[in-house]
Amino acid sequence: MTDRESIHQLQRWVVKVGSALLTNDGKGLHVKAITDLAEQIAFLRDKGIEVVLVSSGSVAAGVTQLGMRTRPVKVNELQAAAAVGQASLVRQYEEAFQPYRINIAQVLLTHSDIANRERYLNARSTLTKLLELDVLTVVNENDTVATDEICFGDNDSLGALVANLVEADLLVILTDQNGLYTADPRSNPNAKLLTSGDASDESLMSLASGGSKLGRGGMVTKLTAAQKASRSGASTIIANGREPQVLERLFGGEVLGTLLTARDRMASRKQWMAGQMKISGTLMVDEGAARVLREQGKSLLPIGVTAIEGAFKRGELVSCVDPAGKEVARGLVNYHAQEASKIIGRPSEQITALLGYGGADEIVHRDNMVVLK
Ligand SMILES: Nc1ncnc2c1ncn2[C@@H]1O[C@H](COP(=O)(O)OP(=O)(O)O)[C@@H](O)[C@H]1O
Ligand SMILES: N[C@@H](CCC(=O)OP(=O)(O)O)C(=O)O
Repeated sequence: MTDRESIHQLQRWVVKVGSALLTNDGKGLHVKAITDLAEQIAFLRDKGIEVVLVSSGSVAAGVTQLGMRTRPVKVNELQAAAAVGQASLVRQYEEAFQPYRINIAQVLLTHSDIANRERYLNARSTLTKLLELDVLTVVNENDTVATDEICFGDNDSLGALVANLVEADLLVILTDQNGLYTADPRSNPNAKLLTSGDASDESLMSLASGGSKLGRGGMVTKLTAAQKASRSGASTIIANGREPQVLERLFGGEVLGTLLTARDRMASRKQWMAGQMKISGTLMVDEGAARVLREQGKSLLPIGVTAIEGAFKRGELVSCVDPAGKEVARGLVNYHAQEASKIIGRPSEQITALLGYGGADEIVHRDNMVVLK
């Protein structure tokens, strides 16, 4: 369960900013909104939080630059506006992050990229590498090739997909409202803000309706995004990006916006792990280890591992296989393959002496492991 006080413990955040926030009422990009966002993201990174930014705004920026009076309706005009606007959007981010010496990267994705296994793995590997390199990635829909999404104006689900891809702990959706209300506050002044809910609660959908003219997903797509994000264990916060220092204050545990909790974070994460396509290596385990994993749900200690295969890195997904060749479990490994080869078959007390530095007692901790039946 995620509560407000434990938000600061969530290590990897995907922050999604919508068009409604990034534009000056349709008159181009809202530069101040972008510089404020940069300052807050720099703050989070200083606190050790890893951030991936999903930013809309290309159409809204392009519409103004091309002198169009309203958001076009024709798909190719929207695409042209997006192509023009994306360049200035990224330029603005580059300028805004420059004072903090934060390198930024642009990644343009479509939903079908993620549906294709090879592209999914490529996208995941690139995004993970960029995180390792301490680069701030700015993701948007690849509007030149995607058509459904641009018509619908829904970057919320892209935010959820990215949260799934990078296995984020938290998805923060910043918009122009304080969060999810009991009804659309634009048309219903008596609507009340909900501060928390369950990400998979279907009944919330009846409160939501479509959005503004510039960004058009509205609350429906935000709630669907929260549901999707919860599948890989990420909770979602929908909050007002115009609220000063909103990200810093959320980090500090302040009750702002609507927190939609992934019901059982651990269970969702494990389910997600079981369905992952990329296994980076194999740990051969002995009978005894296979038994305690299967029957007692214990962590895997190096002493129970007889051999390893693959050049896996720390944090990657490995498969644990019993002497009969049957897969027992999958989990995130605590050691690089080279390190693992030195400690397998040995008691955990010897790890420091064997490696020359200390590390976890477990080679795969049970919290990061799913046992396969
Ligand atoms: N129950 C609700 N609570 C809050 N906002 C709602 C609700 N139902 C619909 N909305 C609308 O959703 C809009 C935000 O969605 P959208 O315009 O797509 O923003 P963004 O561009 O940030 O994704 C709000 O401005 C509001 O009019
Ligand atoms: N990808 C396009 C459209 C996405 C969009 O409008 O999404 P959103 O405002 O987040 O609901 C853009 O950047 O303008």
